[in-house]
Amino acid sequence: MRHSASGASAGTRAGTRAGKEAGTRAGNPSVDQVIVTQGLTKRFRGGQLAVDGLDLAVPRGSVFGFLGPNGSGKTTTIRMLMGLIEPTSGSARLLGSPVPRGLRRVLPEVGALIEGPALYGFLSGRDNLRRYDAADPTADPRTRTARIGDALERVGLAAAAGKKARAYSLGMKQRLGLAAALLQPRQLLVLDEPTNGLDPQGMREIRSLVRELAADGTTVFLSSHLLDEIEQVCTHAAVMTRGRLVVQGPVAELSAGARGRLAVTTPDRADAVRVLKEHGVTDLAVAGEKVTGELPVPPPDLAVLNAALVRADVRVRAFGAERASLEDAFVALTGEGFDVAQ
Ligand SMILES: Nc1ncnc2c1ncn2[C@@H]1O[C@H](COP(=O)(O)OP(=O)(O)OP(=O)(O)O)[C@@H](O)[C@H]1O
Repeated sequence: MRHSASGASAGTRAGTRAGKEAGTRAGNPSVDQVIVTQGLTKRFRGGQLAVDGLDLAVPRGSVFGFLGPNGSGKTTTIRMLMGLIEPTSGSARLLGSPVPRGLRRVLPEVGALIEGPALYGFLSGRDNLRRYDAADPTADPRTRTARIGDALERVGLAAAAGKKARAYSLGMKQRLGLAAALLQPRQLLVLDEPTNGLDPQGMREIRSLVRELAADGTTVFLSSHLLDEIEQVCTHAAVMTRGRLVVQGPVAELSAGARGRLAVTTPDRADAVRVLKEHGVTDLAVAGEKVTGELPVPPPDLAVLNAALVRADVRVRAFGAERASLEDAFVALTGEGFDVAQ
């Protein structure tokens, strides 16, 4: 099911009182964590435990990647955060307000794109945005045209704004959904798999848009099953597997937690393996002229290791530690490969 909840539509139900409060900033800017969950759990009626005791903390100002293979519970978590489904147990706060009770107050500050935008194909991109904005009781109709123009500009759809949405590519639809989430200034953007189904160019465009929004001070929470996407754009990440949180923190720290592999290129493979073994390198593998292995903890001084190879008459063509990726961290933490099946 395709379902969207920009601040406009998700906030619609919440509307009346928030409408009266238009002009006041609902979210509390003093909170350091824009999303906090404690023991958040969802068991579906069929018995499926989709989210299991989730403790999440999303710092203000971060680009936070919510990472996990398909089916790991990301969408279910996001739907609970936006008040679209009820948790079975546990609690959550969005911009300092309890979910779902306090959502009415803070949803105008939250832009969301969940499972692709709900668009009318027979309306133009611009008219779809008009419809979204008109449904938002906190939106000022006097500034509507200007705000819609800005949002279209921002996502690169100004030139295509008059085209019917059904003629849009998937990437354009996704960008129009983002424009809908950007019709008002937001403290927080929640994007569920924003690059799903996009070609590499479309993915790059969304990533650079996310970076721009973050540079303007918006906290961005985005889910993805693509590790390298998270590494490229996120400052922080949380990793989910089978409904459970495996780890969360700054991306640089998560990757650093996994050890990189040492790689030596040499025609003298046997001698290289012997010397590396003597220096505590384990899990040695030889492929062509490349010898790789796991560095011990704490890692030795690489200059000393290189000198030892040279002393043993190993002719070194290339030498270096390969940087650990978030994928290495994931595999090290879960003992599983990362399933990237669509
Ligand atoms: N309405 C529902 N009723 C029963 N089970 C559900 C429902 N929605 C999701 N699930 C199950 O809960 C688990 C988590 O699904 P969820 O959609 O949250 O994962 P996800 O990480 O977002 O994956 P995807 O990227 O594929 O959407 C899956 O096993 C899914 O089949």
